[in-house]
Amino acid sequence: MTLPSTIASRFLTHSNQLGVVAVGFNGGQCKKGVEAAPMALIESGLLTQLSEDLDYDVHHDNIVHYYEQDIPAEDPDHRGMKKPRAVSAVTEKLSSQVYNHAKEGKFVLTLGGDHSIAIGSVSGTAKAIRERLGREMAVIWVDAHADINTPETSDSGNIHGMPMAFLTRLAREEKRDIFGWLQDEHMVSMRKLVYIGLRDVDRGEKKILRDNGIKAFSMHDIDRHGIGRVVDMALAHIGNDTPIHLSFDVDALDPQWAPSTGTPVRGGLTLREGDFICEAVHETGNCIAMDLVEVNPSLEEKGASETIRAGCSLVRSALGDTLL
Ligand SMILES: NC(=[NH2+])NCCC[C@H](N)C(=O)O
Ligand SMILES: [Mn+2]
Ligand SMILES: [Mn+2]
Repeated sequence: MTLPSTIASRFLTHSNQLGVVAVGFNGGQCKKGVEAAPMALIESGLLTQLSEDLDYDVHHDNIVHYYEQDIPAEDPDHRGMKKPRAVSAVTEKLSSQVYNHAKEGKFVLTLGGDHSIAIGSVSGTAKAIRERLGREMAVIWVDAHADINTPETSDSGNIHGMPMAFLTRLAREEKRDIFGWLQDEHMVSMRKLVYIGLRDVDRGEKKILRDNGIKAFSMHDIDRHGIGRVVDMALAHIGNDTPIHLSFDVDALDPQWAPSTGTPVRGGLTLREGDFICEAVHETGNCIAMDLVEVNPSLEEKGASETIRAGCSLVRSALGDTLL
């Protein structure tokens, strides 16, 4: 007997099994400090809250991975990309760590690190979900930025502005040590990608979004329709029965709530709106993974504890914490 899809979807993960990967990587951009975020989040009690308050069985190796031994000494720019071999090596390792958790049916929480690490986390879950469920996964990317520059459209050369291009094959590179390890099984369909919170999208990225018909809800859409309807429309786009990887860049929040981040942009989400997105994605029963990235405790030091608290709140909301 096959279960009705609404019930079956509750079993996309083994409900309370949580794999956590902490990635102290900063090489996708130029500001130091973002590597300290996983430790700061964990020290503020995040994992204890998840196990004690939300009853998760937390599987964590108690290591913040810096992957020092994998980062090559020689790493000249390639196609304008900065530190391409370092980002490639780190995300390749991360991809298999995330895959190993996800293939066992655990929900996978990846704590970054800058947003380039999503090349590892998303590729890992995409592959596991294909193998385990025979399904294509959707990505909900909550961010001020689209992070879909190709090496050629990027002005900065920072790879944290490019992960979605490599994850959709808009950008590809044959060299094995520069993302050549990415296979078809790691890819995400552009039809299954939805953005929420955009407000600082580069010219080349706007063209990419338009030309490929990628679904995106900007802050303008949120002002017009309200966060409730925007999240409904985003979920309707990816469909009822689709596993979801939620990639949350803390800079989606307004700097008022999350000042300590490398590329802050005014006019963002309130913390309550951010939490709402996470709660609503959790309520689908289809969420199989979350990334929390770009918390940088060494920027705007007075705001660091607030940014860390906001990050913890987003994660708790995505993992089923409720107001009542
Ligand atoms: N993950 C982020 N905070 N990305 C910011 C990207 C900024 C800009 N679009 C770039 O390509 O460099
Ligand atoms: Mn961003
Ligand atoms: Mn981002």
